[in-house]
Amino acid sequence: MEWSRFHRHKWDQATTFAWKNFSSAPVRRMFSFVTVLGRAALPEDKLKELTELTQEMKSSYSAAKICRYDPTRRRLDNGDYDYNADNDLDNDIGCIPTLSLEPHLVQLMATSRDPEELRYVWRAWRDAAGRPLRGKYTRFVELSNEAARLNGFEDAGDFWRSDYETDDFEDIIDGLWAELRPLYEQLHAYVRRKLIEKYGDTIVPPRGPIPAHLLGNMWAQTWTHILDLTVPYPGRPSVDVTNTLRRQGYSPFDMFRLSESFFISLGLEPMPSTFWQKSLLIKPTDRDVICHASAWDFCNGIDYRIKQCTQITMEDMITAHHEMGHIQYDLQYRNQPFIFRDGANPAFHEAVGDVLALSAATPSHLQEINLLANVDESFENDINFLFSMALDKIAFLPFGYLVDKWRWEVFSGEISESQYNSRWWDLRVNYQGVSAPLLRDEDDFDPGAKFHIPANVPYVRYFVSFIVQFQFHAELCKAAGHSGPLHRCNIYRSAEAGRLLRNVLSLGKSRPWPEALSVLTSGRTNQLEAGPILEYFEPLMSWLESQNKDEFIGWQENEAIVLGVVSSNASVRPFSAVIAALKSPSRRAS
Ligand SMILES: C[C@H](N[C@H](C(=O)O)[C@@H]1CCCN1C(=O)[C@@H](N)CC(=O)O)C(=O)N1CCC[C@H]1C(=O)O
Ligand SMILES: [Zn+2]
Repeated sequence: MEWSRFHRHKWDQATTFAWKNFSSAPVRRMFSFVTVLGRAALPEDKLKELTELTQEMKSSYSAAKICRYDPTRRRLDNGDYDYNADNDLDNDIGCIPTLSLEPHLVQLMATSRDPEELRYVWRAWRDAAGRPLRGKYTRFVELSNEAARLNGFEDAGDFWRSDYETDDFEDIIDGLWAELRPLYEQLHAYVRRKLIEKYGDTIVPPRGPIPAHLLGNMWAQTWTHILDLTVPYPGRPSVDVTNTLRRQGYSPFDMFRLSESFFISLGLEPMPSTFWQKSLLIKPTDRDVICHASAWDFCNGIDYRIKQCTQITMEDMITAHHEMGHIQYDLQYRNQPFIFRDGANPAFHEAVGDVLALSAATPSHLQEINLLANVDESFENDINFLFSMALDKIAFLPFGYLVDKWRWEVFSGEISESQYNSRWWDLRVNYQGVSAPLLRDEDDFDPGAKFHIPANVPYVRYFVSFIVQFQFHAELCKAAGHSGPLHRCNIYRSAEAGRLLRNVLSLGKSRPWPEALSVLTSGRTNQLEAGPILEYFEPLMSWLESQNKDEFIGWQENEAIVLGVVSSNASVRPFSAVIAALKSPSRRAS
């Protein structure tokens, strides 16, 4: 008997979703994951195109290099750097792009205090890394959305958010950001004041967004490298132990051993021997590699590796902890069924290493491992330490939030190709209070100058991690028997903290993450909460509010100071800040 389409459809329905009626919850959970094929759901030719596009974007980003800053180069009549001189690179002798992001541009953005040089590096990197991706990104979005829809999702953003297994995820993170924004604004106002003292108010607007190139980082995502310009009580032992690491002759290998020793002190797993044999911890000189630090699980219970072009800096020591946290999580759930060998949600995976670093970075721990001398727990030292932690953990929050806010809007079609760059800067000004130091237009593609966009790695996981890691820290500190302020807690050598952490991490993705949170908090909560991070920074918040009492808190978009040459073909969006700047007397003739 020829089955009617109707009967065939009903059979397909019944068999395709039969697993939804299985009695075993874990088996139902397994099927719910294994039936999501991801981009493999695409037809062969489109899957090939998408894979090639991703590879092209990652290689382009990782090979991008720029020329050295040349202060003697032709200047404009008002003395400003003539960016258009870059355009005749080919016949501009001596300009061979030799500087790569790691380590050169990371170092320059962290250490240069010349606004001109910073602005040159900031722009040249975006010309080299972001612009070339613009044309590929739209096709990439189309194919990503097609794959998502074949898996039953609205678009790629909907697919990514499904990792959090809740349908009000955007409301949850909006709520968390609303709770944390006041602290961010206090930090922003204080840092802006300090940058005005350093660079003057013709470069840094007292009531406007902070120009992005002055914050010590290529994306202004963390501000730890301008601690020297902003530290509340100067002249005290610096919690940035970079110089001590170098003086004591630390190698990259030593830094990873130091991180491993912290995990072992909690009773967690040492790195397998293959890790030390097969990881790449130093930038090779014979070939281009993707230097952006990463951790890899080769899914055989033996082979786990980190790739990091490690520099001897405190930042890279913290990153080493971050990457090793991924490996530790991989090791903790390696006995789970394959489909459950993942983080309870992506933010948990990002939080593991950072939780240990919260203890490892404390002055008392740094003193215990001889990286810091004569630490006294005075009020001023406390504030200096909390301030340096805020330059990392609080400064990061709006950036961690806006990268996927932009991407979700691109995937959903709210942002069309003609708005890629202006919407990016709208979000950067509105959420981060950071502005482009010079004119941007729709030939630029500034989001593409951040690794995770060409690498197609979701980003909101870091925003959530920076919050949930303080929930972890608070609970592990309780387990370790810590008393006193949360920011002074160090769980080093606590078997109790290690046991609790192991109980959470060994679950992998076998249970919904609220259940993992419930294990962590002994049933006190199963939700993401801003309480612990606000508790940790409470002493700093009060101090900042007293310091900022005469300060303008927040920023007005039209106060932005944007230098720029309105290039002939620029389809510059009527960015009110830009118009204000173009009218301002200091602007030079284009
Ligand atoms: C330096 C860190 N590199 C990522 C990470 O470790 O998360 C790398 C690249 C993208 C994914 N990834 C992995 O290693 C994954 N394979 C890990 C896993 O999923 O197991 C990174 O990008 N960070 C850290 C703080 C904020 C952010 C940034 O630097 O902007
Ligand atoms: Zn990570």
